Amino acid sequence: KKFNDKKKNLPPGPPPLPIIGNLHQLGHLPHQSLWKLSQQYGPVMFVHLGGIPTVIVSSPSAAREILRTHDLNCCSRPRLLGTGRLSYDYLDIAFVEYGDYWKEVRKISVLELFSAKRIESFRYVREEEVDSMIDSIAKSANSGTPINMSERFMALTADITCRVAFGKAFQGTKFDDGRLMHMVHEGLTMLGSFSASDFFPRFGWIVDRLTGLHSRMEETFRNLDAFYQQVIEEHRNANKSNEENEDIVDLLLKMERDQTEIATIRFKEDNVKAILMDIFLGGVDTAALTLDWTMAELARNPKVMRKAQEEIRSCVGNKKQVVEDDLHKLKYLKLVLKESMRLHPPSVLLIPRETMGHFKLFGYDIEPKTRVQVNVWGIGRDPSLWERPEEFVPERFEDSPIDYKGNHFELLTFGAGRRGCPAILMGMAVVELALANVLHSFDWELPEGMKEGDVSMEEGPGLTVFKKVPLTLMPVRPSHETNV
Ligand code: HEM
Repeated sequence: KKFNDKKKNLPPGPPPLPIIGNLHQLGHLPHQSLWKLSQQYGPVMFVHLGGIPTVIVSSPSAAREILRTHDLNCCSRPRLLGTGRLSYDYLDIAFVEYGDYWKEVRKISVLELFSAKRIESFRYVREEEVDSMIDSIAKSANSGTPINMSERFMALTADITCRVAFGKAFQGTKFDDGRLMHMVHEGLTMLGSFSASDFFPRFGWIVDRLTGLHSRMEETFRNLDAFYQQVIEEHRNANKSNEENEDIVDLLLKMERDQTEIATIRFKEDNVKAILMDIFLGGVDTAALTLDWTMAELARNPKVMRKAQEEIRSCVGNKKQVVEDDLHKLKYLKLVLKESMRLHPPSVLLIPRETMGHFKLFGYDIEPKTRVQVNVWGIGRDPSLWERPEEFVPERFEDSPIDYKGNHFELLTFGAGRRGCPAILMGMAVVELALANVLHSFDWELPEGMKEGDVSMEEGPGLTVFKKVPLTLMPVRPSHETNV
């Protein structure tokens, strides 16, 4: 068989079973199982996921080889059942393979959609939405009702993303809160689910039909498609002339109207929808999960929470809200977020990559069309890199140059290299502002009868890793406040 070719020096890995390879060893949280296996087989490990040869990388130096030295060889994406459907047959940015189309849409996205200028132009949206979240939390504080933080953060990032991308909040449309949230969640579960067709290219589709995965995926797709269709039609009918309030749909529709060609592909409605899908699935969940995990860690570590609050309150003083201009002063808050993203990167294995040519990695042969996954979660918890890795200690980043922008392979929350996240600024703008305000306006207590150690940190499965047990906390107006 090709993969057992004796002349090739393949990386070590657990022995595969016939047909399924190592799939039985993945468990329901593959990043955790793979991390355990890599303790035994090393930071460059070869596994067979069904019929797919896959290299799992789990050290900073190996990640640097993949994402920097050999980035050009490793920056394609595999074609998968979920990604194909949700990207309108690869018309998006995140899931399309490497090539001229990806290069062009990526360039446009960096220059137009996620540019510093555009992010700045949506500052008022972030400030308004965070304000309105704080107002609604204040109502719960007054009535003494605990809050489901996981839901609250999802609603916030969904609202902001909708206004930025679609020009309005989705409340009041026929896609109300709950339904939309369910759609995003389903979309990501589908992307994260290991479908048989992806591992058994010839016959797997039969299994997916039998298990119902195929029809679930179709339903998710149809729901999201109907949503984008409605948004697009509303924009066409609105006939806006003023460029000031231009949202992302306006911009994409302009490309369609101008009959823009991207690498010989005429930009059409499906291209618009595919990019909206990326923004939606890429932006809503990741930022919400980062907030959710951070608050959970703070609830378990009240000293850290207090230190962050003291910093914010002393910098911002008696102002009612923290605004974006205040954020650069909040040094400790930034350390808290780094520490949170070390332990809880939402995208635990990055988005799978696929190699395009042969190359050597630490002396091992890596063949073309090999899938590559970087275990960012494992790297963040490696005891040889981090002292007491399971503990939440933001101070470890004090005086450390390590950040998450793709130059430090110990902290790869946003990936790195050509395929790294193009929207780091956009994601962090929301996360920092929301966290600062939530900590500024309220003290946070655990629900009656719960202790710090009772906060569940259990993970749920998917392309992005969410808290299995939603976080519930009690907001309390800080005692120095009189304007309740
Ligand atoms: C805290 C927030 C976020 C985190 C942690 C995050 C993380 C990631 C990660 C890990 C990747 C894959 C990188 C790789 O394969 O090397 C990625 C790619 C991507 N992200 Fe983000 N992201 C965030 C926010 C956003 C937002 C707000 C958007 C859009 C509005 C976005 C759009 C994308 C796109 C389009 C890609 C695909 C890039 C490509 O394949 O060329 N992300 N992100």
